[in-house]
Amino acid sequence: MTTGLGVRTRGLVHIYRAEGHDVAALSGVDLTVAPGEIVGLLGPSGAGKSTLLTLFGGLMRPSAGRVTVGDHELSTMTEAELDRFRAADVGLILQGAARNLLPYLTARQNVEFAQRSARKAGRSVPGPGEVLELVGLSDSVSAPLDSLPPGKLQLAALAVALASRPGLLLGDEPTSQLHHTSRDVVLDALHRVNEEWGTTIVVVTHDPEVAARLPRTVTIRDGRVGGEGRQGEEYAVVSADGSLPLPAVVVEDLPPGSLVRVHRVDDVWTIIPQGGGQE
Ligand SMILES: Nc1ncnc2c1ncn2[C@@H]1O[C@H](COP(=O)(O)OP(=O)(O)OP(=O)(O)O)[C@@H](O)[C@H]1O
Repeated sequence: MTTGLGVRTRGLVHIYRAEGHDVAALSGVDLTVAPGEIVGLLGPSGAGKSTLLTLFGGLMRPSAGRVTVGDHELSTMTEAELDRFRAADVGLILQGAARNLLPYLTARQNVEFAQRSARKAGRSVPGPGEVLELVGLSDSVSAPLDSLPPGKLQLAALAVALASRPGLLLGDEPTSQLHHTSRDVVLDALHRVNEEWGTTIVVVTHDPEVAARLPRTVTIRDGRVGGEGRQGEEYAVVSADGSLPLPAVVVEDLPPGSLVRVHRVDDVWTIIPQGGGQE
């Protein structure tokens, strides 16, 4: 069984240097994903989810802060080390199945092609048949890709991302554009990969039904961790600097600059707006 790779970020900042202006996509993300976890990244459009995923995959370097995957501190690795990391340790599913696949090859040939860089990096890879069976695509290994329905194409994209048997699998909305039945088949496959190979999985999703099937969700808001969900329960997360991002619904009642008292009775902490509560 592959040992899943844990992910840890501290003070992660990413600024895109666009012409004429800079965009701060991430402004201090502190996040830990344990080896073998499945985590969903949620949050509004533009919050920084794809940027975070791209940094986890070693496809960009952060502007500041640290990101560690397993024993690899990505921000200080050389280009050659990053190449080997991307070839063997991490699998990435880009949004839209077609972007992950060579259309003139079969599913099996796509997996074989994807294994070439891991082999070059000196890593042993699983048989393509094993990968395709794990994702549930055994019946379509030799079919032309253009004959496959969208759900199976997405499974082929998943198989390609898993071709090197990576310790970390990253998916940018791997179930979007699928109807419910195919979406559930892809989700089942992700859970199977996690159970059988121990792969750590981080997926971006906008779909509340997908989020409900994930044991842990992390909401990214304005380039930071804005909250976490565990088994359907929502939590605010204390930042490394001691600040606590309040859920959006609370901010409607307590706009920026509001004064609150933080009050403790036994193990219950209460936030009391200025002038409210009992003295
Ligand atoms: N290549 C880029 N150049 C400049 N700005 C960028 C670039 N990519 C993303 N951004 C900006 O960075 C911020 C975060 O973008 P990102 O794509 O990470 O958010 P997201 O949460 O994944 O959004 P979505 O859910 O819409 O995919 C946004 O303001 C976006 O416009």
